[in-house]
Amino acid sequence: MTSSPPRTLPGPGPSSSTASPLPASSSNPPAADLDIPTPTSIEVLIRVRPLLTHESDASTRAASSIISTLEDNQTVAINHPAKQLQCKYDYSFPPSCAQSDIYSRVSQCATALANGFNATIFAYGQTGSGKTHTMFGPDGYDVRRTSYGGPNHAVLNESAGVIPRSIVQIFKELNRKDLGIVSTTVYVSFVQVYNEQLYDMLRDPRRSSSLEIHEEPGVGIYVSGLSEYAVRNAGDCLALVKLGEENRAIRETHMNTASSRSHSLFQIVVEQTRIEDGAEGERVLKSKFNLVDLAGSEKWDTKKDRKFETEQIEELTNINLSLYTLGRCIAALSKNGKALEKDPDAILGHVPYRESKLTRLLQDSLGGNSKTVLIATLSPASDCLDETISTLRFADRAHSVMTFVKLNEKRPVDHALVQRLQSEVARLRALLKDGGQVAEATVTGIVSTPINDSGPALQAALEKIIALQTENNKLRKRLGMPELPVGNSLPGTAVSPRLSTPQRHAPGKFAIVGGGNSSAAEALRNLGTMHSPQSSEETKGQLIEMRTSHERVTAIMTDLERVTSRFFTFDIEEEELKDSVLKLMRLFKKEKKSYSEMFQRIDGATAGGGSGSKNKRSKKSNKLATTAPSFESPAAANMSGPPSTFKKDNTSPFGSSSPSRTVGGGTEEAATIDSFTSGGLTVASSVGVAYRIRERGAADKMKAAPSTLSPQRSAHKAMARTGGASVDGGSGWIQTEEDEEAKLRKELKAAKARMKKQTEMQEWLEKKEEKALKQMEEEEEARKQYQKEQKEKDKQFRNRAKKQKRKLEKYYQKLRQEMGALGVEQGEAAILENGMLEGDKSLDESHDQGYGSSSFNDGFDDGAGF
Ligand SMILES: Nc1ncnc2c1ncn2[C@@H]1O[C@H](COP(=O)(O)OP(=O)(O)OP(=O)(O)O)[C@@H](O)[C@H]1O
Repeated sequence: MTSSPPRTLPGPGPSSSTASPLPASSSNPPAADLDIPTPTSIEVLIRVRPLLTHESDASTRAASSIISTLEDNQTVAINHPAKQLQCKYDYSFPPSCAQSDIYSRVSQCATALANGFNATIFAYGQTGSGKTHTMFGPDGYDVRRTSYGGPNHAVLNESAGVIPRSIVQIFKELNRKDLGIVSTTVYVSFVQVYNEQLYDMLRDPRRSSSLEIHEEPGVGIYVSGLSEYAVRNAGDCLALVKLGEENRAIRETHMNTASSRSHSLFQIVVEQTRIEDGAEGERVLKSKFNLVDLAGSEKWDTKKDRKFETEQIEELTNINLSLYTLGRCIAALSKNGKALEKDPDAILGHVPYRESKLTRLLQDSLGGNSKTVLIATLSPASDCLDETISTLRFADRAHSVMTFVKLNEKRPVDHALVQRLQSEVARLRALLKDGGQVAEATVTGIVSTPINDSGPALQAALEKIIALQTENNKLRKRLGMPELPVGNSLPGTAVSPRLSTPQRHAPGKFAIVGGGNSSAAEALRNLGTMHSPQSSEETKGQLIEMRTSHERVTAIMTDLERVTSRFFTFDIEEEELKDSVLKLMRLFKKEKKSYSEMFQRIDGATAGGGSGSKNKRSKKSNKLATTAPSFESPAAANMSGPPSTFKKDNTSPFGSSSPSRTVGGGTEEAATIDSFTSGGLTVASSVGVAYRIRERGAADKMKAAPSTLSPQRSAHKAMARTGGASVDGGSGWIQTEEDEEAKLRKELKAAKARMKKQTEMQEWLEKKEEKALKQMEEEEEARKQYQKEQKEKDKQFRNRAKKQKRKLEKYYQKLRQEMGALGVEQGEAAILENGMLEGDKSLDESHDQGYGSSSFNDGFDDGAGF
């Protein structure tokens, strides 16, 4: 009998090894086809850690090891009296594997980051199963000791986990000379989700001020108020990892002496400019790498764990709830992935990202633009069976989740162009605001327009010109130079302070106030030099047209702002936001087109009369003017803002002077990025690295404004609120005993309500888990029943076959006797008999294979019970 191959858990997506769009580590990504997102499934790796002493210790848990990995390096086998199971993943690592083995399977992410792709690695598993060990290193390991001999010639510490190894590799990649990197900036941030609140791990060790998650078009998900450190080398980066680790919420639990009570996200953002051989112009790449160490799932046995502190219960509930939401998101995404596989136009189901901070934070990594790897960690202990199965199920689902990876290439920011555009927009706004009057005031001296309509401003300007000409003549006379005609200097016209007929003059004879090279000014100059006798009417018409168009654009912008803020206040869902934005962008495009046509018309109107050089200039200007405005958020603009000076605080843990080198180009000594740009606030941190604060757009700043009231104003406000009672030290708060008591009562009430909610939540989760376990047991029962039936059938079949065989043997014997009687040779009879029996045997074997003997194979059905 042959055993059938191990069965993969249901629904694996296409193998990521074949679908991966990521470049090979040694070459640049091809520029073509990278704009198109490539669907790829989350890569799933399983790591089984060794059985720990306290697990096997007879006086404590007396657990035995029930998990092994098979030789194919993919299959994980559970061998427990109550459960026998085999499941297959992208890779499975046995307890004996080294940290370097794990890293070799995920190192492609660091390469991808350096090449402009987003990547995510996250560790998921039961508490104490080895997530932190895998991501950072073993207990007590100091990540700063990751590499010896300088980052370029690094000898890696064998204990180093995925994060420190990635850091060293990223800086190595960014120092490669063949990539054409001319400048690089690397930012890192470290955030933790503790009790459904986000905290900065690098600046807020006491978790005193929670942060908010936001999403902006073109930027994606970000945490506002989070500090982002501009690191120069791997050393800086590792020092920050160490600092963050020290600030993480940790507690001793019965499963782990140093259990992480928060989910942590270490993010590395790389912004780089490349000039590649043979390529035209610069390429600006901006990519991010999320390294996530989740808090571990843990069961709360209400009967046994009575001694839990309130704080601990709150932690546990929040961890379990967020992991539960993560599971739901993965399930929904997995379902969507399967639907997409069947039909690329399938309508996708809702993914509840917004139901927890964790899933919202990981939204990009789970279903967006990111190459994502999941490392599921397992304890081999027999008493962790349920959690192990639950982790395997999660991992299985994750494998069918599709992400869409694409190169994050941005057009380089041309600061000169941006400035020109900005001044042009400002000018245009001013012109549109004042309409026709501004045109008249602005285009002073253009005497070709009918003066009847031009108003007092033009009249005054002409008077001034004549006065100046007279003054000029006086001076010429004194210098003995011939005088110039005053007033009638223009052909065929006697210019008087009161012109009453349209005149034609050479363009450019009079200055445009506030000139410059903006297209608006150009357009207005053109308006002023039109030849038609009706030009004034046309000018007015065009100005009105411009103003209306401007108003329409403003309205579109306002609507965009409104719809975005509604989304952020949870008034509308993502779908509605997308629809509205698309609609508004369509309107904007239309407006932009009519704007551009308008400019062309103005340009065309002057084409016959203006000088050649002037027309050329106009065209160029118009091109600038019709460039669509960038909708980059203020935060994004901040990211790519003009260079600011970096101040280094010399209190680096690595001594006062870090070796310096410009990445991608400079000297050989060490991988240090010493030229970086930071658009935001630049402050020296405790580890000697500068940081900026991620900020939201202007709307948020406005919201924050009241809190920046001066103490006097706050006090004044408080006085007003209390009808003139005394105010504590000008801080704006009145300290009375009643207030204090009321406050405490309120807090107590809130705490009670929270506690009640958590207990309910916990009970609900437990019930859910019980249900899932029951369902699993039923499935298992059904599977056993099925196997029993199959065995029974098998037995019956064999009995029938045996009977048949016996009958046949009798028949052959009889046949042989008859043949002997007929004189047929013995040999021929044997051949005939063997042939017939051979056919019989193969029938037997095919039957054996059909009912396979592996008792694990049908361990899971379609996983619907989870
Ligand atoms: N592969 C491994 N080899 C040896 N020891 C390991 C391994 N993985 C984990 N351990 C040990 O197991 C214990 C728990 O590991 P770790 O703290 O990484 O678990 P965790 O999954 O992060 O737990 P929690 O979710 O509670 O934070 C630690 O003492 C760690 O050193």
